[in-house]
Amino acid sequence: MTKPFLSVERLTQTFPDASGGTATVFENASFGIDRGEFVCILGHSGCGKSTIMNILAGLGSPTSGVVTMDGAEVSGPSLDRGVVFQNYSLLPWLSALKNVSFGVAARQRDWSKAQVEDHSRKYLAMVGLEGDTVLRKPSQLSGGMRQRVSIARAFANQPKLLLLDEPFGALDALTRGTIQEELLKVWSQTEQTVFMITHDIDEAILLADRILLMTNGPYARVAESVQITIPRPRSRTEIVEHPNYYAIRNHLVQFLGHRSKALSGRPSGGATQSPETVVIDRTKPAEDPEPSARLRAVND
Ligand SMILES: Nc1ncnc2c1ncn2[C@@H]1O[C@H](COP(=O)(O)OP(=O)(O)OP(=O)(O)O)[C@@H](O)[C@H]1O
Repeated sequence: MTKPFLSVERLTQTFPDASGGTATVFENASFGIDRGEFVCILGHSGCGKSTIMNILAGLGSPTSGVVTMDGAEVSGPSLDRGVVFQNYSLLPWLSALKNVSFGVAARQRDWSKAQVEDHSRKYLAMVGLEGDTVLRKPSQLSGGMRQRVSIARAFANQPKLLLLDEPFGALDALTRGTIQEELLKVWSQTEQTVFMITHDIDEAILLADRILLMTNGPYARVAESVQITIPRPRSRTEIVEHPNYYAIRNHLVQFLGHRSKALSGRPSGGATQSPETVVIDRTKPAEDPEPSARLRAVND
């Protein structure tokens, strides 16, 4: 079987605990992400989402297990993997434009200055930042604008994998909604592979092709991979009208409310922990009886 673009194989993370023993955050976690997919991960606080993201970014090493991207093992930070954090992490002494072009110039060494600037301005414009606004420094921008710059910077670098760690966590609901749609617009124009942590169920349904659901720790598992069977392009106002929307939403709420706890706390016993695929589709007629059963009925 061919490996997916990003392959997480038997990832285990333990940390020393307060009583001198070890705490197992997750054990033998395995999942894959295809090229161009947008995957969100949902789970309660402390289950290990950021730990997984740090490992994917190459900022942390697992206790055991392997991550490969495009066939090569991930073993340290790289420009091939871009990260957007909740707190923007812009360079305060540079303008919005320079914050973007800095990384572009580092990645595209044979481009002229004008090419780098045009490319950077194009990505800033995709998130609604144009004209003189891009010449302002982060301190002269609102929180929403700063996060727009972070998103433009991440996409402009065209990494092979984009990691988003609760990028909208610090924003008010209205700004958050607008930037979610901008993010979708940029993503649809770039076919970027995205892995995103969020605590917001509606945000995950709006953005993702698939949602990975984690059980609570210790011994957390990526228990389910829920396909978002709602066609794109999606918008916040129209998506709620789709017949699958509340069916998927209820499934996620039930998982986070009950099963995330019921399934937690069990050592893997050495088994690979792969998520079960869940497909919820209310647009299809109720399942046909098995063809042989139908034939039998006709022949009787
Ligand atoms: N360096 C560390 N040393 C010891 N324990 C750690 C370390 N980093 C994380 N942990 C523990 O590992 C577990 C998972 O942490 P992690 O930050 O990955 O969770 P999370 O799902 O991202 O939580 P949140 O949603 O609150 O950000 C937690 O119990 C945390 O206390």
